[in-house]
Amino acid sequence: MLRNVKLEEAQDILLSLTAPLPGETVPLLQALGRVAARDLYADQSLPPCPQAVVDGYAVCAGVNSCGGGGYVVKERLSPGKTATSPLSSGQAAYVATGCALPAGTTAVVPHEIARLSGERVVFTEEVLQGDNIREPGEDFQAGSLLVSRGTRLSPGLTSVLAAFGKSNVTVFRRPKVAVLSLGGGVVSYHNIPEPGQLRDSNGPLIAALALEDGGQVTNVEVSGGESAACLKEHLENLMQQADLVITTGGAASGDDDQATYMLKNIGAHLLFWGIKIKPGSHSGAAIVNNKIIIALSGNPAACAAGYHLLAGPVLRALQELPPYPKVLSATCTNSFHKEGGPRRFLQGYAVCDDKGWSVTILPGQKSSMLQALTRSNALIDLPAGSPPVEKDQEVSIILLYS
Ligand SMILES: Nc1nc2c(c(=O)[nH]1)N[C@H]1C(S)=C(S)[C@@H](COP(=O)(O)OP(=O)(O)OC[C@H]3O[C@@H](n4cnc5c(N)ncnc54)[C@H](O)[C@@H]3O)O[C@H]1N2
Ligand code: MOO
Repeated sequence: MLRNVKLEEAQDILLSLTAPLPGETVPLLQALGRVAARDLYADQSLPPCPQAVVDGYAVCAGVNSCGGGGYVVKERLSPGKTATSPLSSGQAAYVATGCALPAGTTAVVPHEIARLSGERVVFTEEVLQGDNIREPGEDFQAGSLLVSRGTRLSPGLTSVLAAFGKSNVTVFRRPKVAVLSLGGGVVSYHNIPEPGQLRDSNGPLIAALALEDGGQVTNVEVSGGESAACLKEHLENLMQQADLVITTGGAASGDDDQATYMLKNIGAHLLFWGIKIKPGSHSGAAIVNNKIIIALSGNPAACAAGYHLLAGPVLRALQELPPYPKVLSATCTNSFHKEGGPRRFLQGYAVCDDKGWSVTILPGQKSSMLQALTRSNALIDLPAGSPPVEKDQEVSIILLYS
C-alpha cells in the first residue's frame, strides 16, 4: 500500500479505477440534472418551415412594394392552422405569431400598421421583402448536435429536447453512494448525544455533497461502538447497495485505525493511505470487488476537503462528467498568518467582478471547525512551505460553486 502520497497521485489512482456507469432511459422530466449518455441530434430543422414573427398579414408583394391599392385578404389563419392555398402577388392572409406561412409569402406586416377596408388591407408603412419571417432552421439545423454525451441536462436543454420530441432520454445511472461515519463517540444526528458523544454532521455533509454531484444516497449511517464482526457485516451490506462507499473518521491512528482494520477485515485492497495535504491528511482508499471505498478524515473541514479532492471527482467520473472543478487565479482580500507545513487547502469565498476573481479566506479554518463551511464556495490551494498569505496576493483556487 502507498503511504502519504501526493494529492495528484491519489486522484490518478482513483480515476484509473473508475469507469462511467451504464446508461438508463428515463422520461425527459426525470432527466433534469442527469448526464446524457448519448449524443442527441436534431431530426428536423427548427423552425421546420417559414413562420410569422408577428400577428399580422402575410403578404405576397413585389420587391419593396407597399402593395399600391393594398392586398386582398384571402383567409385568416388561427394558431396551429395552415393555409389552404399559396399566396400569389397582391394577396394576403391574416396570420398569428408562429403560424406556418403560406407558400408565396414575401413578408409579414404587423396588424398595428394595417388598415382593413372590406376584403382589402393597406399598410401605413413600407413593407420590406423578408420582414418578420422566421427562417427554417434559424434556431437549429436538421442534423445538428443538440446535446453531447457527458453533458448535464439543464432546464434549457430540457426545453430543447422537448422541442424535438425526445420524451425519453438515455442518461448515466446515478451513482449510489453509502456513507458510514466511524468512531465510537459519533451518534446519528437524529439522536441526543450523551456527554462525550457528538452528532454525526460529516455523514449528512458527504450525503449532501454527493447529491449535488448527481449521486443517489442509499445510506447515511454511523458505526457507533460496533464490534469488528458487526462492522464487517455492516460495511459488506453497504457495499452491496452502493457503487461507492465513503467513510469518515477512524482514520488517524496508523494500522490500528478502525477504518484500515475494517477494510482489511472485508478483504479490501488498500490503494493508498495518507495524503500530503492539510486538512485531509488522514484520507485513504481501498477497492474490493471493483468497488471503491474512500475513507475521509473525521475532522469536519478535513472531511469536506477530502470529499472535494477525492470523492467528488470519482462521482463525476462515474457519470462521465469532467472530474475536476475549475482552477482559477484569484486576488486574496485578506491575510492568513500560518506559514510552512504541507500543501494547505483553505476554505474561501470567491466572487467575480469587473476586476476578475477575488477570494476571502473565511474565519474558522481549524480542521475541527464547521464554521467556514457555512459560506465556502472555493478551496484556496497553498503549496507546501508557503509563506503567510498577504492581502492582495494572487492565489490559486478550486472553484466549488459559482
Ligand atoms: N496522534 C494523532 N492524533 C491526531 C492526528 C495525528 O496525526 N496524530 N491527526 C489529527 C487530524 S489532522 C485529524 S483530521 C484527526 C483525524 O482523525 P480521524 O479521521 O481518525 O477521526 P476521529 O478520530 O474519528 O475524529 C476526529 C474528530 O473529528 C470529529 N468527527 C469525527 N467524526 C465525525 C462525524 N461523523 N461528524 C462530525 N464530526 C466528526 C470529532 O470532533 C472527532 O473528535 O485526528 C487528529 N488527531
Ligand atoms: O489531517 Mo486533518 O485531516 O488535517 O484535519
